[in-house]
Amino acid sequence: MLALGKLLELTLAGREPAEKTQLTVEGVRMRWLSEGALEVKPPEARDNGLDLLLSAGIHGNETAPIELLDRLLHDIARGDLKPRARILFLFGNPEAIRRGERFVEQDVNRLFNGRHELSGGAEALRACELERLAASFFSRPERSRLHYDLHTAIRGSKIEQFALYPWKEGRAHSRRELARLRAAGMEAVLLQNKPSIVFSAYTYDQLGAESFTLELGKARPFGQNDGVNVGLLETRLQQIIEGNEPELDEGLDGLQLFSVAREIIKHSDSFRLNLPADIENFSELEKGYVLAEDIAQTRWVIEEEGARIIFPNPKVKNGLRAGILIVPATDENLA
Ligand SMILES: O=C(O)CCC(=O)N[C@@H](CCC(=O)O)C(=O)O
Ligand SMILES: [Zn+2]
Repeated sequence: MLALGKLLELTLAGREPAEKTQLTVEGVRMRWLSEGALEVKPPEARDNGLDLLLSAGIHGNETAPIELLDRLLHDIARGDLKPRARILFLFGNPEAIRRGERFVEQDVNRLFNGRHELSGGAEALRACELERLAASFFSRPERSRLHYDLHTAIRGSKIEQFALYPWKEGRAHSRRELARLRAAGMEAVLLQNKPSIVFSAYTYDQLGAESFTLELGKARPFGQNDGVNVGLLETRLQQIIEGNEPELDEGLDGLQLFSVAREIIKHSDSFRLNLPADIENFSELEKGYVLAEDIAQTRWVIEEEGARIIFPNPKVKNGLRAGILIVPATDENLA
C-alpha cells in the first residue's frame, strides 16, 4: 500500500510523510496537506464532479469513525476502491486522538464560525486550519459539495445512529440528502433551526456544502468498536466515492425527524442537571419535569409535548451547550 494511505499511522506518530504526493496504480493522486489532512483526486477523465469531505476525530476519543476513514483510505491506496469523487480526509484533533481524549484544552467542535478567533491555544489554531482546509477544498465552482463529520457519543442511545443537519436562513433541508442518510443506516435526523459553531455548520453555512454531523454509536478506544455497526454507512460511502450509488427515491423509509425545542446552556458552576448519569440519548421527558437548575434560580422546566434529551453533559464549560431538548418534526418543509 502507498505510504500516504497510512494517514492514521502518520498522525498517531506525529510524523510528516517523506513524499507529500503519491499516485495509485489507478492514477488517483493522494496529496498530504497538513497533519491529519489528505486530498484524494481521481484522474480527470473519471472525475464525476463531487467534492466529498470526510472528517473524524474532531473529538479524539471517538475512534470508530477514525477506523472507518482509515479503512476507506487503505482501500483507495491499494487500488481496491476507485474514486470518481474528489475527497478530503481530515482527522480533526490529532493531539487529542493521540491521547485518546475528547479534547486537550478546548472542544474543537465549539470553535467554528468565528469562535476560534475569540480564544487562543492549539485547538483554536486547529479549528482555524480545518476551516482553511475545508474552504480551499470546497472552492471550486460548479461542483457538488458534501460533508460528513463523523462522531460517536459519550453515552448510549435509544436511537443508535442519527444525523444532525445544520441550519441556514433561507436554505431548505434536502429530502434527497435525508433519503441518502436513511440508506446509509441513519435512523433519525435532527433538523437544526438556528446557527451553530460546530464544523458541519461551518461547511453548510459558509461553504454551501450539504453537511451533517453523524453519530454512529458509543465512543470506545481503538480496537474496541465491534459494537458500533457502520456497515451500511461504509457501503454507502464506498458507493458515493466510486460514483455507483444506487438511485435514491424520495421515500424516507421510517426515518424519524426531530427539531430543536431548546438548547440547555450551562451559565455557571451552580448548574445542576437532574438526570441520572447513565441516561441514554433520546430519553423522553415528562411535561413539568425540572430538567436543570442554574444560578439566580434559573430553572429549565419541560413544557414541550414529546420532548427528549440528547447530549446531556453537565461537565461542559460555562456558556456552552449542556444538552439539547428535541421534539418530533414533520417533513413538510423539506425541499
Ligand atoms: O455525546 C455527546 O454528548 C456529544 C457527542 C458529540 O460529540 N456530538 C457532537 C454534535 C455536533 C453537532 O451539534 O452537530 C458535538 O457535541 O460536538
Ligand atoms: Zn463527537
